[in-house]
Amino acid sequence: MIKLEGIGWEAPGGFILRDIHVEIPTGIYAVLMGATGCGKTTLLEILCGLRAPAQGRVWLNDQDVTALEPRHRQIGYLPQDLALFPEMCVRDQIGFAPKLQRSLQVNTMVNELAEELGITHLLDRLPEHLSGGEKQRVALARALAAQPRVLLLDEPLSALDEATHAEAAQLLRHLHEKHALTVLHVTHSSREAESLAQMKLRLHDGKMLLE
Ligand SMILES: Nc1ncnc2c1ncn2[C@@H]1O[C@H](COP(=O)(O)OP(=O)(O)OP(=O)(O)O)[C@@H](O)[C@H]1O
Repeated sequence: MIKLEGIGWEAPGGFILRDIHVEIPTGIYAVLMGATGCGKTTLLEILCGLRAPAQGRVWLNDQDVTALEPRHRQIGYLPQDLALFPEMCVRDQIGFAPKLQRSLQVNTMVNELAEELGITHLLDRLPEHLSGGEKQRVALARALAAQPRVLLLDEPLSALDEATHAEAAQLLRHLHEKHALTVLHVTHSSREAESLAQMKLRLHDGKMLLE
């Protein structure tokens, strides 16, 4: 479950989010839409703890995580730019979180996720020369390796051509089910929302609306 309770936030330039309330039940794939600059990324960053709200509480699976550091929130986050580590091969990117968590099965986990996402052949490559779709799969595998309960996706399919887009949407559906994730996916595409959303949300004028 993802719950935002009375979230407020103000940017130095005057942009304001006021009294945002939303609850996404456990296991639901929610899609968030809204005009450019309306605060979608800001909300994702508040959820994962990269920004602190000025007011309100953040709840994940019945736990108030407002004061918890990002690494303790069990959230997988795919930022718009994917934020892959430039100097690290794909194998180490995926193994990064399991190593931090001192998992005894880092190699098994990396190999299983790489197979699931179809990137086994990329494990020894650096991210620099990967295609957009390949980078996206690596970032997804890295996020899933932390065994998150919640997955936050910021325009994850926007750089893909039509055929790859359909395939990647299918992969997201599969991962959502297989890993029993609660997902919040930001997009500008209403077609994408139609094909993936079990719950549709819209941020408009600093308010969250259920569609
Ligand atoms: N650190 C900051 N300082 C000043 N303004 C900021 C800061 N961070 C975000 N903003 C402003 O807050 C507003 C919301 O930004 P945000 O990135 O959340 O929008 P968005 O809905 O994700 O946009 P897009 O769809 O274009 O990705 C924007 O007007 C942005 O310029």
